[in-house]
Amino acid sequence: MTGKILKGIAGFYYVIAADGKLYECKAKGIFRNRNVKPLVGDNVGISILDETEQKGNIDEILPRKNALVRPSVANVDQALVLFSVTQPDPNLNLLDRFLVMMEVQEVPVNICFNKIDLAGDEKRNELSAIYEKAGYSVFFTSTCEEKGIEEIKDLVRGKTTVLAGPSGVGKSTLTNLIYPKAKMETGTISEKIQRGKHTTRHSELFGIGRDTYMVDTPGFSSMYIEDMECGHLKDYFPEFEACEEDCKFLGCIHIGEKICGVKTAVEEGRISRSRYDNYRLLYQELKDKRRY
Ligand SMILES: Nc1nc2c(ncn2[C@@H]2O[C@H](COP(=O)(O)OP(=O)(O)OP(=O)(O)O)[C@@H](O)[C@H]2O)c(=O)[nH]1
Ligand SMILES: [Zn+2]
Repeated sequence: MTGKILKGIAGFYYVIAADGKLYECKAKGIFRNRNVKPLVGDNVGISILDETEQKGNIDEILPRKNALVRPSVANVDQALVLFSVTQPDPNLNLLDRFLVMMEVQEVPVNICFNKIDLAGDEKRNELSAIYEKAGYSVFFTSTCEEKGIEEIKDLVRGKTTVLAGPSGVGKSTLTNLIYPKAKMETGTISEKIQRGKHTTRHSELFGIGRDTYMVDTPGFSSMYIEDMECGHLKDYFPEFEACEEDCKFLGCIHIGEKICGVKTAVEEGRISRSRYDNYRLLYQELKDKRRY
């Protein structure tokens, strides 16, 4: 039978199988035969060892579309990063960091600002201008007034979406609103896992509809960018590319250079100042890291 790994913990993998049941599986054989470790999100072939106890073994990992490192999940279609317009105020540096991480891993990202009921049009326009200029899709929702929810439903339907965002922005409220069933399924898995008594948070996939999955990202607030050459950072700010032809120097990093298309675009408002400032901060951070 085939299935999908929803969660992995302490050597056990929880696989939702084609029969709709959740099997607690080991992965005997796979490690030794091939040097591949099963990941949450993997589509797998399993054999049932005990039908009533719902225990099985993972025999095979089916070919992957991709495998993310952070969070550690396979077969991801897109990410949805959720912030609130206020309470708490969005930390745009954290958001830009996340966008870089997803650009590096080649995962398309959508941005959603929640709690739009708490802010006026001005805030909304400011945020959408920053990120639409950068080429990202920006959504606005209010879970308490149930605004913008249909758009998010359409966005995630039939896909595996990494949901990320800091604490308190409304991730659980939104997920429960999109698919009230998600909560229930979470309960089932948690009960099974209780026995293992592991407190470390791992990535977990939630089935929230037909072929539709959400991944919760643990540890979002402590996110640091990949160990990359600072000179490569510019490649992960997609809006820079179109302006680079106006840079005088090939390989311009858009910081100290006098004639720079990116800096001109920032002056003229074609690239948002907030994005550019965060680029400089992250650049400096990567540069400092190399000195150790
Ligand atoms: N005004 C307003 N409050 C909201 C909205 N969505 C969520 N909240 C409130 O914000 C608080 C946090 O919501 P959660 O859904 O628990 O946030 P979360 O992102 O899951 O937080 P963590 O579980 O800490 O990661 C709750 O008190 C919600 O009632 C909204 O659209 N508008
Ligand atoms: Zn430049």
